[in-house]
Amino acid sequence: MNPMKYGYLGPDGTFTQAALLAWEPAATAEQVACPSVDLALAAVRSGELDAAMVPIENSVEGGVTATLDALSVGEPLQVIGEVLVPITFVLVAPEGVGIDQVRAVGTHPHGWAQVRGWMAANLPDAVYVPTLSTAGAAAELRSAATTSDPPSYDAAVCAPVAAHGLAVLAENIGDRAAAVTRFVLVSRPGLSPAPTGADKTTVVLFQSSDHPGGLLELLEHFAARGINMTRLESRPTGEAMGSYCFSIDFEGHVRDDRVGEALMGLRRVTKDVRFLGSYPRADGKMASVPETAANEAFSDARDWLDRLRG
Ligand SMILES: O=C(O)C(=O)C[C@]1(C(=O)O)C=C[C@@H](O)C=C1
Repeated sequence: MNPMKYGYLGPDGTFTQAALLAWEPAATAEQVACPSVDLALAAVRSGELDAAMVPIENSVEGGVTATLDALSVGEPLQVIGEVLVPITFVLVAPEGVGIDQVRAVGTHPHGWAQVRGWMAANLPDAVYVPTLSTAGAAAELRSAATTSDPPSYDAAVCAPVAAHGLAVLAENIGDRAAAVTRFVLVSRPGLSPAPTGADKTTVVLFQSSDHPGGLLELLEHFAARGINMTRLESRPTGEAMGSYCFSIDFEGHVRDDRVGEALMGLRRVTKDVRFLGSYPRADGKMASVPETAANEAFSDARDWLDRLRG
């Protein structure tokens, strides 16, 4: 049997690869480096890959918009798991380049956002050059001596594992020591992993009209069923100025009664609910469910209604 094919934002040494390496079922899979999140997700949609690990949220910089937007439109995809990776950064340069010679620094935009304070304090005049990944920025520096097209920066910000073959000019340069990025494993739609009691569900809500209290009306469906949200972001749909959708993660599984009831309510009052999956939480934290929103409370109420209806 052919091994499963799992994609990740490459090259070797990215934080996304670290996330895939931490995902146990991927140990026996073929792991394929992809040049961007968009291309990784396109390869899942076309069937070239079985699944892809992609960054979705960072504790310092917030949502990874490339991922949120690619999941919100196009052929549906499903999140089947999540991984949390602690983030630490080093500043690297080819041997012989001192920190006082650094004029420009290359890294991924989410990497740069997490070292901005350190850069302002230590290299205030350095120009920032965006790259497709942190490890890609370091790889370009490694090949700089042997290529006719060297990068336009002389140092890179990357994970310590991506520093090989380069000199480390500074360690632990992240502005927040406890920075964490959350990654999700995405596949084509299928069955959700079984409920564990410590699950999350991800949806994208498209409003049917823009009116006062519109967002509040959507959120009431979570509040009324005792559902705790863990992330809420509005993203432009791209259709017109002011047209937004809401990308939401909340505690619970589509098989939990309170979640099913909330999804049915949202389905009635929105233009579209894009269900992006229910999956076990990486931190194993059990959902906080008020007694009145437990499965038993819903089945009691259903039995009562059945009796009333005879
Ligand atoms: O460039 C990488 O190493 C990535 O895996 C991407 C990414 C991101 O998109 O947020 C992942 C984690 C870090 O927070 C910075 C960059």
